[in-house]
Amino acid sequence: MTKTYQKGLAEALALAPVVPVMVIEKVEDAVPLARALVNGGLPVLEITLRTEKAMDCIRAIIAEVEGAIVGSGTVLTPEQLRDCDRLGCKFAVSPGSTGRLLGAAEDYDIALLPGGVTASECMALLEWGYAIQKFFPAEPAGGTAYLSSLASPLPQIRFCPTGGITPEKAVSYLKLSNVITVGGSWMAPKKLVEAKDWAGIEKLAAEAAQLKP
Ligand SMILES: O=C[C@H](O)COP(=O)(O)O
Ligand SMILES: CC(=O)C(=O)O
Repeated sequence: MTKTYQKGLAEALALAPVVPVMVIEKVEDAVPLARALVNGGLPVLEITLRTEKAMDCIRAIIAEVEGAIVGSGTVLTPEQLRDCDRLGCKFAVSPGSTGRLLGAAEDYDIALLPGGVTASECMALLEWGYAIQKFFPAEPAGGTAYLSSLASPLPQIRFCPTGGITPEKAVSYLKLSNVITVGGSWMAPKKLVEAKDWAGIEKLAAEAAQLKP
């Protein structure tokens, strides 16, 4: 069977200007946090695998949060990709890309969003079949000036920049022809999560959902 690369990913990422990138420590926080983000207007969620309980958090959100389009983040290995596919994630994000990860992705249906920064990395990903790529770490790597320069020779690639993006900077990224959406964690700050201030997070999410180029 021929593989369809990044099935449904463009449509999902186009649903909102921002994808919240989350590092969730406690499973009990996963569902209320995700609900606050979805209710605020950010339905596409990236839960990173940087915590011990990340998989449990993803499972709970998929089961309980209506309207959430759940993806995993910080997917570094073929085994993690397999587990996210089995769990029912709609997509999996990697900060970069390796031959092992891309090779493994050939066997799974889950839409992979791999990271590319240099022209060579981005071209290599295109050769593999990935026209939508993560741009990480966006701000330290060169920000909007760098990303807009890639659009001239590589207009067929669309990016989800992530890393150091604020609401103000997000607007500048969204203006670029090669940006489909931006990733960020500012709408779910650690302090508000620790305080279980879901209303506060919903408000920040609602502001983020209104961002326009
Ligand atoms: O490593 C990426 C972060 O999880 C998302 O970036 P940020 O916290 O700079 O918004
Ligand atoms: C940076 C990012 O998006 C990731 O860890 O997957």
